[in-house]
Amino acid sequence: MNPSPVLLRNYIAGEFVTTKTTFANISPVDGTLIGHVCEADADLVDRAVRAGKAAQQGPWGQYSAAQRAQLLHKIADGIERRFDEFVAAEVADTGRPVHQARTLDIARGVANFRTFAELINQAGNECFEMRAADGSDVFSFSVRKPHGVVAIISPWNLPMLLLTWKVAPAMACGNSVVIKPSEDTPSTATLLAEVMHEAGVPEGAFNLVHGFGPNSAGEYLTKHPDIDAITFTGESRTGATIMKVAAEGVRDVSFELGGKNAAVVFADCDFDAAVAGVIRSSFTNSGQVCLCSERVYVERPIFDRFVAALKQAAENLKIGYPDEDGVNMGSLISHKHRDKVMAYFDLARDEGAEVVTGGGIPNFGDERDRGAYVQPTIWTGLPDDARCVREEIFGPVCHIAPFDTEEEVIRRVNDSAYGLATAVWTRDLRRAHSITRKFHVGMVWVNTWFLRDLRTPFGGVRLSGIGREGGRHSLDFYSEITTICMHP
Ligand SMILES: NC(=O)c1ccc[n+]([C@@H]2O[C@H](COP(=O)([O-])OP(=O)(O)OC[C@H]3O[C@@H](n4cnc5c(N)ncnc54)[C@H](O)[C@@H]3O)[C@@H](O)[C@H]2O)c1
Ligand SMILES: O=C/C=C/C=C(\O)C(=O)O
Repeated sequence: MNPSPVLLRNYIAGEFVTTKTTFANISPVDGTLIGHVCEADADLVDRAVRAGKAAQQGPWGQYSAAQRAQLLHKIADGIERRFDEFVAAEVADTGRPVHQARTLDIARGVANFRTFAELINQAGNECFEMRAADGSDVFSFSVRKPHGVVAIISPWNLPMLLLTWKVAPAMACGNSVVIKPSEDTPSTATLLAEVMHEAGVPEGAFNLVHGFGPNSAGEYLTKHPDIDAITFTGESRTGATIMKVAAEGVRDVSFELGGKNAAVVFADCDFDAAVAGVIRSSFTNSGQVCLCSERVYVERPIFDRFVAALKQAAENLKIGYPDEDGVNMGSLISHKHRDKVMAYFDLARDEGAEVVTGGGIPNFGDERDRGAYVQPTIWTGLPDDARCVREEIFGPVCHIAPFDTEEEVIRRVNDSAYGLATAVWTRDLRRAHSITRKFHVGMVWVNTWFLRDLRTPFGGVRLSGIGREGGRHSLDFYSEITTICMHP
């Protein structure tokens, strides 16, 4: 049972703003009311964007890169000071294990701010020298400037991680931001606004509006003519909708979208490590990670043994309350999302899948039966053109199939409308070098998964996204660059 319901407010021009229209925030663990959220209407979104624009002409627009770096570290300090509150808020909204919220979600929130504080402080700009036709030595150099006001729209699956992955570099580059978190996970974004306020972020530099997508705050924000760039993380079809809106005014976009990622397990792999790795890559966060492996291909000589081991490991996963000792998996984000996942469980049977394990809803015999839990599920026996092998499900489920040759598995992995991430399990270094570049994806892990160096480019191809963020790639997206040519 959650403590007394809280009211989550918007944050605009340095002030917390309530609204008459609110929506409920419901716990996915037991269906109880967590609180109410103030929904921003078009006028309030307009106020937020105007506050961001005004901030560019105010003190925030005068901050040096070093001052912005210092402020980002102060924000990271503020999150660390309230770390347990952020963990509790993320867990309340999502039902995830406390351990995950501590070691992944909130920890990455701090790391994102610290990473981009360092990067903006160290980032140099290009400078070239040439001899002009008149014999003069000419210098051409570039300078970075902010776009202005950046709209940041984030999803519910890793709320704090993904929101701060965008807020940190956007502010590091001097932009004002207007953030619109998912309606399913409003709590840590609101806490972040409190930390921004406590850190003394100049008014209008950071603004928060709560609401939904279509005909609500998300759409009002992306359609606003004073939004200079849009960074969005979410479903591919939402990205396509936002892209059409961004075309008005030719605004820059950075999209991190859906995936139908593959894990490829060769017979020469470290078997136990590969089993543990595929359990992680298929069931972390109840499979609600864009990088999760919903397709698993195993070299035929070890296929039967691997299926048996993966089945056993999946059935050993502890599903339960977020704060239970040793819990590995929590609930899905909502009943609505669980209905979507369960519809795929039914579809898989219709498409002829063999259910190796799972495929249903766990029966706890307590209030968790009012939550949004599903069983970790493994299928086999489906053809590559089955919808369950081609469409993103975004739940704790994978389909496992045998393969015989490298050429075959590369072709099958690439036979997808998506292209986000692949995980490869092999001890053969030659093979690792030769095949990894042949996958048409943004990210390949070898003998690991979701291990992140925040300086590297991150993003997807095809329906999985547009652009790369991470390291200087984020600085490039969140900056406008002017090249200046100096003739003596
Ligand atoms: N590639 C990545 O890095 C990455 C990371 C996380 C999640 N995702 C993807 O996100 C999806 C799950 O997240 P979700 O269900 O929140 O996605 P979603 O697209 O339903 O919503 C994402 C955000 O967009 C907003 N939104 C929805 N419609 C909008 C519109 N028309 N205009 C403006 N805003 C709108 C929502 O309110 C929410 O804040 C999955 O497909 C997953 O693969 C991708
Ligand atoms: O659900 C998708 C996870 C995306 C992760 C990142 O964007 C990251 O690790 O920076």
